[in-house]
Amino acid sequence: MSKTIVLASNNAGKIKEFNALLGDMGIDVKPQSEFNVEEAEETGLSFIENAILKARNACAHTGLPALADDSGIEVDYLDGAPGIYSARFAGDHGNNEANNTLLLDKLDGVPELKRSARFHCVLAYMRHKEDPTPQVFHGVWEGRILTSTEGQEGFGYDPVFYVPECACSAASLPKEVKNQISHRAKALKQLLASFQQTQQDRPF
Ligand SMILES: O=P(O)(O)OP(=O)(O)OP(=O)(O)OC[C@H]1O[C@@H](n2cnc3c(O)ncnc32)[C@H](O)[C@@H]1O
Ligand SMILES: [Mg+2]
Repeated sequence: MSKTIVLASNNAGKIKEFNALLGDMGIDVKPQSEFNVEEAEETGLSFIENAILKARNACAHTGLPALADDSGIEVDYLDGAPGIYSARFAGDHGNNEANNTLLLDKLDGVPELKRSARFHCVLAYMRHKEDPTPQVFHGVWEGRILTSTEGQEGFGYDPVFYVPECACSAASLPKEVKNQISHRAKALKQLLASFQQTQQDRPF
């Protein structure tokens, strides 16, 4: 019998990646839109707090275990901005084009060595709304901000994020490659290892 988990996200790009990453794991992951879950208010001051708020909200609305992803990009030249405000950097929530344009503008003329940046992905898994021990996993993907957009794949800040290990932008990578090396892939690998360990520790 496969386990059903609610995915506490409304971001289509993330949902696609989760489906690809969890496809053959025997876990049935359903987006919260299938349960008409209202979006949680992201009032936390850290990725961890926001991920827990989203997971708890989905558990409360569905009575099912939930997995949430709070993620974003940290740019050193901007003292860590946009960070937890990545989705609303340019004002409107989720306006990727405006966010990328603003980021490129803010780094206009900044030399390559000072353009270091990283994606963070924090996952929170909660068994139920009162779960006192949410499981939290954190993946990081290092790179730098390009001087113009490149590539058509992915979502969000992928077109402005240069991946040194592949010598191209994240949006130039085939999705199979991004899903091996991204911040989200790294956090999910930790989660799957932890699920497997729990299964071994508590087989019944
Ligand atoms: O809260 P949910 O419903 O999951 O959806 P969201 O888009 O609001 O998600 P976040 O609050 O976690 O904000 C994350 C922001 O960081 C960006 N981001 C996260 N992961 C990314 C990735 O793999 N590639 C590009 N941008 C990413 C994304 O586009 C958002 O603007
Ligand atoms: Mg959000």
